[in-house]
Amino acid sequence: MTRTPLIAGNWKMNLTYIEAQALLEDLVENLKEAGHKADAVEVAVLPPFVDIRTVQTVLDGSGSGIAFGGQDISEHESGAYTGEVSGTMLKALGATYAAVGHSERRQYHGETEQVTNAKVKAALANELSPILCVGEPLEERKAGKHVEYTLAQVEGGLEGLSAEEVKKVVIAYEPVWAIGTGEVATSEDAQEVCHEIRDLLATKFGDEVADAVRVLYGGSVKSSSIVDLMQQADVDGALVGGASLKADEFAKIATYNVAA
Ligand SMILES: O=C(CO)COP(=O)(O)O
Repeated sequence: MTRTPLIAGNWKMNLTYIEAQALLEDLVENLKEAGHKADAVEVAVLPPFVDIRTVQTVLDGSGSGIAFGGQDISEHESGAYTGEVSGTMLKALGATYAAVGHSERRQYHGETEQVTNAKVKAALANELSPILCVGEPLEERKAGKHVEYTLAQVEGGLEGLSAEEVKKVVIAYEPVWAIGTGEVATSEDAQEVCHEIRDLLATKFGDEVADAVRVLYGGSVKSSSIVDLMQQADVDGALVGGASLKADEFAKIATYNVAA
């Protein structure tokens, strides 16, 4: 089984819909110029909710093959949940993905393992692929507990899912100490944990599932670090924050496989 690499840009709380349109038009152009082949490397963007309609309009008929998704999703289907956005709403816009359990959601919005698990299920119920984000804070890494900590988050996030459902999940390993700090984990650090994640998937859900699931690395990814990361056997792509806000840099990252 060969997994199609995924390079996803998490815009976080950046870009008005007007800025989003300009960035995306530039990105489509930059990817074309850089020789991006959508069937070789999948590209996706995760805009703020209010930008998604604009993103859909720009991408529709662009022939770019760029997918998009939410940075979050409500665990609920509909009703009196002020401020929330449902899977049905995302799906209706043509979204493919929903990020779930990003460390910023866990840290600043108190999202527990249970909530994360419910959101994974809400995404799947709406035929969206959850991008389940996991990864340890600095203290856990210093204590040598990074694998244990991260695998517990993977287990918690996938609790109660069938093997068929797990195949649709993307897992993003994002060590908290490497997010927005300029501190990229070494490719070996990324490989170590991504490999352990795949091993866990094999043990719990079987080899076929472990072979199918894409495991991404995230944390200060740049065009200068992507090639090494992608050479690792268990790293199937990247979840890119800051560098996804620059069309030329993000296009370079997404075309890491195209000879210069
Ligand atoms: O959190 C991230 C992506 O979800 C990573 O962000 P940076 O690439 O800015 O470190």
